[in-house]
Amino acid sequence: MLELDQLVMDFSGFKAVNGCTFRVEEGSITGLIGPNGAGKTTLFNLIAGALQPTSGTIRFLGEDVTPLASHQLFHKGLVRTFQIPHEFHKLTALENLMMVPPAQPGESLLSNWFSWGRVKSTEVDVEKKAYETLEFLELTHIAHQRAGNLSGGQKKLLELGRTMMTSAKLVLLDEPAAGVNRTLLRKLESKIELLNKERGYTFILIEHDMEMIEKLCDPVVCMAEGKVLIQGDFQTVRSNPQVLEAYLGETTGDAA
Ligand SMILES: Nc1ncnc2c1ncn2[C@@H]1O[C@H](COP(=O)(O)OP(=O)(O)OP(=O)(O)O)[C@@H](O)[C@H]1O
Repeated sequence: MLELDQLVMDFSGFKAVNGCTFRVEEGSITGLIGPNGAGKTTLFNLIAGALQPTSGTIRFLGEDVTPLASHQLFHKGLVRTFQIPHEFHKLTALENLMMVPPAQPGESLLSNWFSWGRVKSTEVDVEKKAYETLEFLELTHIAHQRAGNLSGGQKKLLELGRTMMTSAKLVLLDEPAAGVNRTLLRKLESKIELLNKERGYTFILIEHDMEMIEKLCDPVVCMAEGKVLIQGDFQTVRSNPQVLEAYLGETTGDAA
């Protein structure tokens, strides 16, 4: 589904990503791990079109998408979850979901004027989809609560819900476990798994929580110093001496 070939991101002489090559198979949940500063977020920025690589290519569903920007990739089904924008905190959970769908007829004043009926029916469809999404995430009870008042875990679930409002095929999740309590973490994991198994979403997730990586991800790609150190199943990666060395090079050593 996604092929990265010799990707390099050079920040004024410092290569944060330094020749990354790997493939993501359709239907997989690929875990991206590595010590702090390994280049994971930069690589996500490259895949999502937020940064242009210095060199190398990115192919998505067979197409060279290297020069494309985030919004173009979004329309092709490559979606990155972001924190709920600050200005959306005053909107309810339901409204946050309803704001997502791209290219609604209602977006243009002119098309509004000429096709009022179509706009109305689209709004009804979007609301229905938003309610279904809340139900899937077991968040129906907070539909009318302001997003800013939700817990960390509920916000993460809602962010996942925002991707479900699009025609996402490949979803990039940046540290979904961060700041989420254990109970909601299990729920978040089970929803990611369901979206993958039953709805066919492919995921790449950056995560420092090794329990989540072990539970969800196959394969696991470990990066260090801008390069792919090794990829394979969790046990293979975890027991690789180079991986242990890379993590022990930082203070926490939390790979093991
Ligand atoms: N815009 C930038 N300009 C210069 N250096 C940058 C820039 N963005 C990132 N870097 C550097 O690139 C390296 C990789 O950073 P990146 O955020 O990709 O790592 P990471 O693996 O996501 O780390 P973490 O797990 O701590 O989030 C770091 O040394 C960082 O300081």
